[in-house]
Amino acid sequence: MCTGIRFTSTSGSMYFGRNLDWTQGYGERVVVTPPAAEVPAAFERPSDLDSAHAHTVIGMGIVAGGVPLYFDCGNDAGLAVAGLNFPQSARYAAHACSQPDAVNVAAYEFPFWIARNFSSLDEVRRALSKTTVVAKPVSSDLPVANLHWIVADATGSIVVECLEDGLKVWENDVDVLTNEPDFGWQRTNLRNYLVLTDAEPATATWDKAQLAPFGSGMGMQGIPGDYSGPARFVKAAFVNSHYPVQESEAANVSRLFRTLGAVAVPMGAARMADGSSEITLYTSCFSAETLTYYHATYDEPGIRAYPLSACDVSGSEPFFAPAA
Ligand SMILES: C[C@H](CCC(=O)NCCS(=O)(=O)O)[C@H]1CC[C@H]2[C@@H]3[C@H](O)C[C@@H]4C[C@H](O)CC[C@]4(C)[C@H]3C[C@H](O)[C@]12C
Repeated sequence: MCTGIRFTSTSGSMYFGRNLDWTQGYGERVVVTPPAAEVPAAFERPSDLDSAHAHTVIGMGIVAGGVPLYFDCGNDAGLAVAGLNFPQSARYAAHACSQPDAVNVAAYEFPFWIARNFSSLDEVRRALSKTTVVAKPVSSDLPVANLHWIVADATGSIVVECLEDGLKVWENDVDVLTNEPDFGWQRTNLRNYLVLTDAEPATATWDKAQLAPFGSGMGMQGIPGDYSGPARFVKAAFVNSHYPVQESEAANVSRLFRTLGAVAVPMGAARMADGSSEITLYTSCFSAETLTYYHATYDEPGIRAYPLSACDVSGSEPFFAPAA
């Protein structure tokens, strides 16, 4: 399980974050990739930006053979992206597309490709119309991960899914992504919950009986509380869309962590077929206002800040960011 969300502050700055729910980590850390970094691409892409125009990228990931493998990341233009498990439905192309204007991207490099090359969601939408996501592994040790992605900026978010009938870009008006099934199903399913309300219900009259509410929060009765993809989608969409818009950086970071906390997975509740427990290994938040990546883990829930402004990005290799 994983959940990603996005929202904006009173001044319109974007905050973007995700829970990474899994049984074990991969040694991930906060990785910064400077614009001049020479990162080997999976395919020749004449349209990739040169270092004079590339963005600085910060996010959670590992580095394999000089390639930053981001689980989620943001860039210095305020664009962010996260990959979430989509194991039953993801269908990447088996081979690169050979048409002259095709842009081939390996699944493992998708978040980095987005964050390095684009400044806005509009640019991403345009580029995706000729993009093929290819099932090419980064190495023999790391198999292809079947994912879908949420991409966001100050104007909104989209979901990118590689389905049986090709690459699909969904406009995401609830700014949430979880796991299976596909985004279209999840968005339609929200209509099952349209009677939910954040208001305290009025006392009901049933013939001679007066039924008073036990207290606030009862308007959410019926919202699913399990940890499946559909349940987390509904809960995260409700909380994200009802949370009052906040002004300060601190209040927006709290909003991000509190909202994702509402769908965080504790140990023992969600076991895999092999008996291992899926837990929320980390929660991250990218602030496009201050270009800071925030991060908290299951065992160390205190939030650490990694401001891009504290990093020397003049180098030519990805590096691990120092905490503030
Ligand atoms: C397991 C992670 C997704 C977590 C998630 O969505 N859980 C939901 C579980 S469930 O469906 O609801 O059961 C994904 C997100 C990003 C993935 C990683 C990134 O894609 C980067 C590389 C890519 C390589 O191909 C594989 C290793 C890897 C390091 C990936 C391992 C793993 O698949 C990650 C960490």
